[in-house]
Amino acid sequence: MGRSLNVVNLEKSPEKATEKLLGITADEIESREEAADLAASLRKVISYHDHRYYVMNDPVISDSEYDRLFHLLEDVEDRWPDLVTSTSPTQRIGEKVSGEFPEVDHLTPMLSLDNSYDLEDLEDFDKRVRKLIGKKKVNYTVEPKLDGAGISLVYEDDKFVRGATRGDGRKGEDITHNLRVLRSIPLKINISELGISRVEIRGEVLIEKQEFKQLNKQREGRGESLLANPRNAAAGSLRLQDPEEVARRKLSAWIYQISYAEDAGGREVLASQFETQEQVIATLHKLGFKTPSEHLESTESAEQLLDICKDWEERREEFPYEIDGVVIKVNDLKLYDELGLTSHHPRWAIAYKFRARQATTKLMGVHFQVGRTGTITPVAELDPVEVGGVSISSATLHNEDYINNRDIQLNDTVLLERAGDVIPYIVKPIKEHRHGNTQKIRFPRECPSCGSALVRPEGEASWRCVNASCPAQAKQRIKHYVSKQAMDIDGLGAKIVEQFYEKGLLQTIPDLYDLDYDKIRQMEGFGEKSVSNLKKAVDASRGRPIRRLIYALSIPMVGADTARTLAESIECVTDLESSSREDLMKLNDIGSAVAESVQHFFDRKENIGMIKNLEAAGVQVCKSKEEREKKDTLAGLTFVFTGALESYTREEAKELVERRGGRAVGSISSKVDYLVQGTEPGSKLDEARDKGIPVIDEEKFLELLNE
Ligand SMILES: NC(=O)c1ccc[n+]([C@@H]2O[C@H](COP(=O)([O-])OP(=O)(O)OC[C@H]3O[C@@H](n4cnc5c(N)ncnc54)[C@H](O)[C@@H]3O)[C@@H](O)[C@H]2O)c1
Ligand SMILES: [Zn+2]
Repeated sequence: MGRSLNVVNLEKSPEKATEKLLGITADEIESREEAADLAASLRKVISYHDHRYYVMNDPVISDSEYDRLFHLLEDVEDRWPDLVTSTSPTQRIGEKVSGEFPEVDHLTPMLSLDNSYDLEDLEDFDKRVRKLIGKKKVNYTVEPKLDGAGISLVYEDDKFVRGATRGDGRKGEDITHNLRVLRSIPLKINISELGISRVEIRGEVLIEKQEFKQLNKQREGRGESLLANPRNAAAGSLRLQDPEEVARRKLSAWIYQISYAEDAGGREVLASQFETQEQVIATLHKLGFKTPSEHLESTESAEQLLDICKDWEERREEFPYEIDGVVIKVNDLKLYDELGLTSHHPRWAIAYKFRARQATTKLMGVHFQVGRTGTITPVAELDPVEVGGVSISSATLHNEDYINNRDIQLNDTVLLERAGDVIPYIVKPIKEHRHGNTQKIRFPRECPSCGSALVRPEGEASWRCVNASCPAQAKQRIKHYVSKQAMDIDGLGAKIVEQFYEKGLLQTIPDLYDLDYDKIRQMEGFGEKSVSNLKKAVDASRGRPIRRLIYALSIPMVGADTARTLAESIECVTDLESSSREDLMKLNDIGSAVAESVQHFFDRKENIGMIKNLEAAGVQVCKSKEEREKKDTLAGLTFVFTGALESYTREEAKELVERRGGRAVGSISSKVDYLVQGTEPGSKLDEARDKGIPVIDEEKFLELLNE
């Protein structure tokens, strides 16, 4: 391979060694000697990263980079099998028991999964399986790969007696006390009915996305540090020493495997009680566990396997929890023994991993953005890097504490994450990469737009510009007011708002209803058509439901959900002027901070003046008759969406459905009442038609919703 690894001192700088190793491929190796050298280096470096990841909970490379190193070692060991050592990471589980909890032996080894980022490898997997068992066709199940922390549960005589982490695969940590507080883990299951008196069950503890958002919102409100991502938060929470705190973390357990079962006489009965993985999942579901049953599919065709994997990767955001891939398992349990295990993973399963959502890159600079309520947000300027197929050049740094707590500095190499609909953010700096050229980030004390002194209210994480006529804030408020989720004025993008603002056409929100269209007509880029469309869009916004108006007003701490709650409690927006703090706090999910913020907003003359001006311009500030009457319009109905709608993202549409008493699910089953055809019709359309499920378009959906 023409370059020696010896120059890199592994002990001194595992990061440098990592960088170097990441640039190597197995076919560059020319001799056995080189291979031995490379394998030894890889083992050391992988052990180092295992320690950072499993023990310190503080990885310094992204998962896909780790997997590249791991696969390189596998490749080398494949070509030179005599180089394999029993302590090689390919021969064991990298996680170790920490000593903070008592150790317990698993009833059967709890291993990892073979994995690949390459769909073609699935075809090889299928070929391998068929060859090993000498069959033409094999049936496989396809399950979501839940991105949480693995757990093992033991039930004896129907009672939950022990819960453990995976540990090193043989021994785990006894975390029974922490698992007992999870509502999704039944303390009693009726399994003796199946002739089973002792059973070991496997699954994953995670925090669902919605819960995770809520949890961080609460933590932010209490001034606590934010949890970086659901996976780390779940793994960390399981290891807390205080079960009450564990209970507050909103963890849930999802179960996907029975690994061992015996009858009253101590005889192993798993394979005689269950034929297939599908049956296992169905039984677990019936026993009261949360299972991925809603997303379980099965197929014999390798081609279809690939299709499902591709489809799920595209629809990754629809799952209520984070998934980092798809797990493919042989469906017939009788084949498990025949296929067997390596010391690292079973041969009857493989994980297809989705494209990475993390990457490392360089922090080139930081600028400070003024939000619509005056909040100052530091924004990282990055050396552009591709994450999950999108090039990212900026990311949020949240606030000053976020930067200081993580000690993020200019010129740092940083770990970046972009997960679905979340704004890309910096997870942390990789301090091991610092070479004395980094610089502390200086947080401004004056507003970058208007220059007035910033304040940081007690108990808040952010600095604010409190100048009521700060131009940056005014522009942001207008942009928010016209946005889709708010008053939805089409044709007024961020750039145009800026342009109108600079030209003096649009300084405040009520100006929207008094635009000088003659002037606009003469501006570059505007024609008769666009002006008339703009007029129409402005007109249409006058009749929006008041919850959207409340949201559109940019009241600090009032998001779309809170706006809806507020709207439900009043007739006219101006009623909020006289709502007392106590009144407000009686409402769902409204705490003292939000109540105070609402009061503060309605105490200010200029805000009341603005609402009066809007009313005078014909904007509906009181509920219409229809708005008053509509409630659970979708009660009992279940929807599937294919792609986003014109006016809502898929997330928003689902939320709407749930608020109207309906349900939105990710895949088609007999329970589904309507398929809503969005922007990506895809294969679901045919599936729905096959099953006789009505397909409706957006207009019809909105009608049902009674928007
Ligand atoms: N960034 C780093 O430095 C670093 C270091 C070590 C490990 N890692 C990451 O961790 C991975 C290794 O961890 P791992 O051994 O847990 O492997 P893994 O996370 O790739 O997959 C195995 C695990 O998936 C879980 N799982 C989820 N859904 C499942 C389902 N439906 N059926 C069966 N199992 C399911 C199980 O807990 C199983 O043990 C690496 O591939 C890498 O991505 C990263
Ligand atoms: Zn300002």
